Amino acid sequence: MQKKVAIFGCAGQLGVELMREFSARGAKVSGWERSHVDITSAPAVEEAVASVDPEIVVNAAAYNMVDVAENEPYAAFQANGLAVRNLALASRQCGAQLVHFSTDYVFDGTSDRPYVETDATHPLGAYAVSKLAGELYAQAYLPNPLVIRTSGVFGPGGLRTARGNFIELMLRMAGEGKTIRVVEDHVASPTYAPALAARTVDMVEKGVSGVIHCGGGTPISWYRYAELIFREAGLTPELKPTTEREYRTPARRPKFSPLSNAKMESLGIEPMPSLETAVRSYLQLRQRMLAS
Ligand SMILES: NC(=O)C1=CN([C@@H]2O[C@H](COP(=O)(O)OP(=O)(O)OC[C@H]3O[C@@H](n4cnc5c(N)ncnc54)[C@H](OP(=O)(O)O)[C@@H]3O)[C@@H](O)[C@H]2O)C=CC1
Ligand SMILES: Cc1cn([C@H]2C[C@H](O)[C@@H](COP(=O)(O)OP(=O)(O)O[C@H]3O[C@@H](C)C(=O)[C@@H](O)[C@H]3O)O2)c(=O)[nH]c1=O
Repeated sequence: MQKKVAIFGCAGQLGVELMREFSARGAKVSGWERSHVDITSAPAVEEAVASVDPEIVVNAAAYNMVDVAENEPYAAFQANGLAVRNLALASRQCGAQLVHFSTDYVFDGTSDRPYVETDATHPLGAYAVSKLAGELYAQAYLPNPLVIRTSGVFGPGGLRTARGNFIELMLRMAGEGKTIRVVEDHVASPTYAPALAARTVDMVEKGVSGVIHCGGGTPISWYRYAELIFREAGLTPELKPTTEREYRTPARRPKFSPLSNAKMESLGIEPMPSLETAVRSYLQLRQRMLAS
């Protein structure tokens, strides 16, 4: 790929993989982390985009604290909603395609099958509303944005981010020797960041636009997922199933939010790896990173 690509949020789990993947495919990549460009600043975004004049603008930045967002909905809306407007307007000025990431949490979880792109959205909390607003802003100002909805992202970059990911959370709790209680009545499709980044670049290369689902492809309850993580990590902490009634959180979350990747696959994009393969690969990379 010969294109110029501008990536915001380049230090996040997905951001680091997108930097690597676009570069590996020959793109001329510029990336900014939050300390360089805060996407809530319209002038900073405009200046950064103009300095590169890219064909592709990628937004990997987000406010991802689902529970904290219930106490600070404005902060979530600024970063996930209004900031996407900044990126869309800057993309429009230079005729770039905007690639933006959204979430399975735009759905309410009442479906009895994995969600497809045409299903009605119904977010259940401040984070989810802010992410849906971001989708709408991208679509409001641009003719052909690519909006990729994903779910439960985990990538080795999570070792170095403030938020981390579910695997790091589980490994840390296991290290503390506590009983770990995880909900068995919430089902999602955890997604491996390197695989998502590769599919994203595939879609950009094919000129795909619109809303596309790219989840991990394996619907699984968080409890079963925790079991899988510990099995693959060779750990045996005390892990007990619980339910949303017992495990109370400030934010409501969808009970069933796996994403169907059928549309993506129908476009000729390679299916996602199995969750087991992805977790194994994550743990191997993690080991190497910790050893280096
Ligand atoms: N993580 C997940 O489970 C899921 C993620 N997604 C979506 O996927 C995308 C990538 O997420 P992921 O890589 O996992 O997230 P991470 O939390 O790993 O990374 C997000 C990055 O965005 C940065 N950031 C936050 N606010 C701003 C801002 N105002 N300006 C610039 N940068 C900012 C963060 O910086 P800092 O660390 O300094 O705050 C961080 O580096 C996001 O759109 C997210 O909503 C969708 C579903 C699930
Ligand atoms: C830490 C923990 C979580 N859980 C539950 C809460 C939740 O339903 C599920 C996952 O926990 P997390 O803290 O990773 O959940 P959460 O922050 O809701 O993860 C979400 O992040 C945002 C950014 C998204 O967009 C979503 O796709 C989703 O992956 O497991 C337990 O039951 N026990 C626990 O000890």
